[in-house]
Amino acid sequence: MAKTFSKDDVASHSKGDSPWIIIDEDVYDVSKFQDEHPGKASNIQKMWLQTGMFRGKKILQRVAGKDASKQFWKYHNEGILKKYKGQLQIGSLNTKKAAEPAPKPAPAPTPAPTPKQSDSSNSSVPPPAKAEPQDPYGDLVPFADPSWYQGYSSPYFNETHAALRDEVRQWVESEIEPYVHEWDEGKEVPGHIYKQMGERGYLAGLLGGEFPSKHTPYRIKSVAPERYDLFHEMLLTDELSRAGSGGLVWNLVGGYGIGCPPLVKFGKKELVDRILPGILAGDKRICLAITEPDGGSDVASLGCEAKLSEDGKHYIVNGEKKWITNGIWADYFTTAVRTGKPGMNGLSVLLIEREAGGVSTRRMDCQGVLSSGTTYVTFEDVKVPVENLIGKENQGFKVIMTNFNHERIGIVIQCVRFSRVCYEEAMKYAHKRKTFGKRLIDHAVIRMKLAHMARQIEATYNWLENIIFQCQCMEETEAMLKLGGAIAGLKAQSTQTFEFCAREASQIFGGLSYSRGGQGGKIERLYRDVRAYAIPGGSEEIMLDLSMRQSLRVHQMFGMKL
Ligand code: HEM
Repeated sequence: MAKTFSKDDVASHSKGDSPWIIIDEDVYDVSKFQDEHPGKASNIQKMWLQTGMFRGKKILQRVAGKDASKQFWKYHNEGILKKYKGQLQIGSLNTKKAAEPAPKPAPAPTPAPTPKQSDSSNSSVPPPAKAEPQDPYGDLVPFADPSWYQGYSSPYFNETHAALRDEVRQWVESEIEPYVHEWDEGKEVPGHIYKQMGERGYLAGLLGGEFPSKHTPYRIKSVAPERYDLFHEMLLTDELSRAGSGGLVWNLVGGYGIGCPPLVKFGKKELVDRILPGILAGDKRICLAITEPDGGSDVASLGCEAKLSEDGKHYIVNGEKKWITNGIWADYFTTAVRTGKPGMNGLSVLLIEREAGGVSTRRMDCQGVLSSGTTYVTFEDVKVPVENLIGKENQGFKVIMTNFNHERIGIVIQCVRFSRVCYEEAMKYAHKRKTFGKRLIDHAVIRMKLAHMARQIEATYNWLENIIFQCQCMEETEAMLKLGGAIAGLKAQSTQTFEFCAREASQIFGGLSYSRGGQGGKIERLYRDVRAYAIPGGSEEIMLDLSMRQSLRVHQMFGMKL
């Protein structure tokens, strides 16, 4: 049983080497911690410490023996307690009420429609008005989570989605979020986190189709493979993004989420059987290598060359790739190469294995997504077996294009959640920070900012849900054609929403979001990540133009009347 203390017990630790403090009726022994307070200080904090204006130890000693909840919440957010609780909490006050019992399990809801990808009839879909709501979940700050988290009905989500949401959230809140700042600064995420992505079945669940049970023994705890759908996949990325770091998400799913699907969909069986199990287990890493130093969104102009050897057994690859996510850690590179004439009909996709030799990688210094390992890759006379051709020779453009919808939807999911993180952090801060005698939330100008954030978040998210539902109801090629325009438009919508929310949250946080780490740390980091979403995967300009061109082309086939 956890230890309990009276207020007098705590008061007897008001001085000297063993200060105790109370935060929210829990008792913390900060004796050992006081010398290192404020924890691992950021560079700015270190400078501050050197000036002597911030005395972390003295601050703690001033509140030793007392209830310091008010002061604590003024300067920290929840992440700090999550990180240090295990290490510093020694018990609770004897007056603290026992925690509320865990909410009862959700009543069996009406199963949400989960049409198979091949089933385009969806005649069994019940009208949305009849869908049962799930039990409310999370902090219930309006618009800080999707509405189905907050007691509203949805036709898309059932109890398996609710269970997965909780499974991922608990993992992220306990093992990821408290450390994300350190990882971002260190430009790396510890290998055991990626390994857990494999063991928890999350890598397998992020392929954009059926759960690949055949190639992995790992299963997602809260949802059986046969019930797994695209909304589960969406949830995985969404909940990972709550950590508020593009670098983290790209480290864990950036290279894999775009590099692996072409292998699975278009790779030869022997190749897939040989390498997919290691990738899904989190032992081997794969990335997508398309962009080149002078060729981004203009895929048809790529120049990295692959020449067939005289005996016809290998391609010899020479060329360079730039801004390749996860490249420095990758064992496999799903690479766009030129095997034929100029233009889109001379492109192929090869699976290049690092151990073939001739592959060198160097980390690039970028503005944001710091822990994602953005890389410059050079291929020099790399010998690639012809068996590693993904799709058909000179038909790589189709492989690349098929991949784009999945990639862009992933970007959208992240942008919407990052926007929510900006909004949620700003909303919480606005309730505690006072200026001119009022809390920020009591100023109309601040409410206006939050309202503009919320309306854009909800509009974007609801479009996203609809697109995911459409993807579930269509074959992949049909989706590529019919939804390509809408997905391009949605990508631009989501990155602009993200940019807007990062900016407005930063205005609300003021100086705290200008320095790294601390209370405004998530906003500062996300602000730096914005361009990593607005530019790759198709820049906003290209996306908006494509949304019109593609949609018009498709609707012409539908018989559009102008
Ligand atoms: C369990 C107790 C505490 C822990 C684990 C803790 C931890 C930390 C950490 C890690 C930081 C670095 C900044 C950040 O990442 O947010 C920090 C900053 C700070 N802490 Fe604490 N702290 C505790 C209690 C307190 C208390 C009781 C006070 C005030 C009476 C206080 C005042 C501050 C101040 C003023 C800063 C600098 C805030 C800033 O950079 O804007 N801390 N603390």
